[in-house]
Amino acid sequence: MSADQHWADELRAALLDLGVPSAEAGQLAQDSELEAAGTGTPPRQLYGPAHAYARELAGALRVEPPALDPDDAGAVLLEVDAVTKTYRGRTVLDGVSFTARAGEIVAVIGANGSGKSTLLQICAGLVRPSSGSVRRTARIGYVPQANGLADKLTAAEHFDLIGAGLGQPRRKARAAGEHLAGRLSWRPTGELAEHLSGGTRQKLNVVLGELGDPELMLLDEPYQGFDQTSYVDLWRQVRQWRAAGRGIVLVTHLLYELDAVDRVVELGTREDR
Ligand SMILES: Nc1ncnc2c1ncn2[C@@H]1O[C@H](COP(=O)(O)OP(=O)(O)OP(=O)(O)O)[C@@H](O)[C@H]1O
Repeated sequence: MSADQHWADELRAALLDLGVPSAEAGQLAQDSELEAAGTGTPPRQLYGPAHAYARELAGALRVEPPALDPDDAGAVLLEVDAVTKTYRGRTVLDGVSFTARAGEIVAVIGANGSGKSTLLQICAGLVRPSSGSVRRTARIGYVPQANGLADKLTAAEHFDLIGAGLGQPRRKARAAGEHLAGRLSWRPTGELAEHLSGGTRQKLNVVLGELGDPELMLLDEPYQGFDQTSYVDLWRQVRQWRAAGRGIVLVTHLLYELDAVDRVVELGTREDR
């Protein structure tokens, strides 16, 4: 196989990883190879590494999903009703109610210490509310703000572990994990989690949250440590989840993101209250 053909194959594979449909990926790879041949310049020299060029193409191709029709509300995946949480006599959450439906992004905002993480843990069933109730779909993916990883395991071993918990064969869990990582422009290597950068650890957390094909994603400030490109990738991913009918509840500090969400839950309490 010639070097140019090899580059075109790499481009096609990278486009597939990024979620470009097969026929389109094949056509793009072929067109790029022909275009480069037309200029007499090897494609690697003309376009750069196939993986990087694939990201550029995929970004340019991406069609925004249509806005949600308010009359076409999806099924309720999460119903939080009058939830309170008290720690040692101190009220952290005071009667929080909201719903998250299929095809909807809900942002949870509030000052530091207002109880955003606590609320998300309650939504995930990890913390019990002091009063009130939570009803949720069984298929959830929870992405914690930090930690949640085993430092001495590689990304692939995390896929095995979470996959085993979901009843997935090892090969399937690894393939799914690698595919989902590719959507965040990350190619897992054999490094231990403790040696990954903060942003890459967060990507691993997001991938693990998505591994069981959840109906509802709960994300606690999922982009901490992300660079600009990773941040854009994640939001693209969130919009795709919504377009695919998933519900998303996302804790955020970044108010300019609120234009991109369907519902906002603002928590009022402050650390100094
Ligand atoms: N397990 C716990 N025991 C006692 N207090 C707790 C516990 N978990 C959280 N808190 C307290 O509850 C309050 C809310 O914490 P939480 O982490 O939910 O806030 P947050 O809005 O997510 O904060 P940040 O924006 O800083 O991430 C804080 O004052 C915190 O100290």
